[in-house]
Amino acid sequence: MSLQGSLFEEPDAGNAIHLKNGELAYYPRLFKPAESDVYYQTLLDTIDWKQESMNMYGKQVLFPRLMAWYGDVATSYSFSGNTFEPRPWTAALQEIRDRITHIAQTDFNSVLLNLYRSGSDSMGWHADDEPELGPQPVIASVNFGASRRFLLRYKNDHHLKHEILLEHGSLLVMKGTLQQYWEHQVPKTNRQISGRINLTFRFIHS
Ligand SMILES: O=C(O)CCC(=O)C(=O)O
Ligand SMILES: [Fe+2]
Repeated sequence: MSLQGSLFEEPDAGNAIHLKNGELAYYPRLFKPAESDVYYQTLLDTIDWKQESMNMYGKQVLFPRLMAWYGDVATSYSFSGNTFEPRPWTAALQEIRDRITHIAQTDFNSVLLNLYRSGSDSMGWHADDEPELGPQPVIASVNFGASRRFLLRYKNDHHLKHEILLEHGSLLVMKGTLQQYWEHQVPKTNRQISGRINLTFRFIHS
């Protein structure tokens, strides 16, 4: 074994996860812990976080988390009745994008950021299947801060499930027909945990 191999984790080693009609790859420590701590704090301080609301059965309901949308001009993005105009890339977002572009081997022109302030912030069941993402989108999801459970369920058979613990400094790549056949969520937890930032890099077709 080389010295390099014995002392350091192989940075690009991902775990492929093959589900029925869906593909994922998980890279638990793409970013080193110290580097991840810096990114967490930088994003917390420099991103223009907002609590958006959605229309649910005729009522405006606040999303249970803070959000932000960054990317190239002309990559506006609509979901849950909202249209987001992107803010321009920050230096940190460009650095992170460049690291994962190399791994995912595809280009990204925008990123949706979510800040889960505590265990009571969450994201409900959904698929990232908006038409502007195209038929088999590659979505690269980067995680900093507290670990959170990421649950998947098959759309046509909710007994078919999978779970991944998304850890500080990790990357999860979702691809193939995953968004067509599966939904995912980040459930609330009663554990006393600190904040978590998730970034989903996407390619918006305009
Ligand atoms: O926070 C996460 O891990 C999930 C984020 C997500 O599913 C999304 O932004 O569409
Ligand atoms: Fe999603």
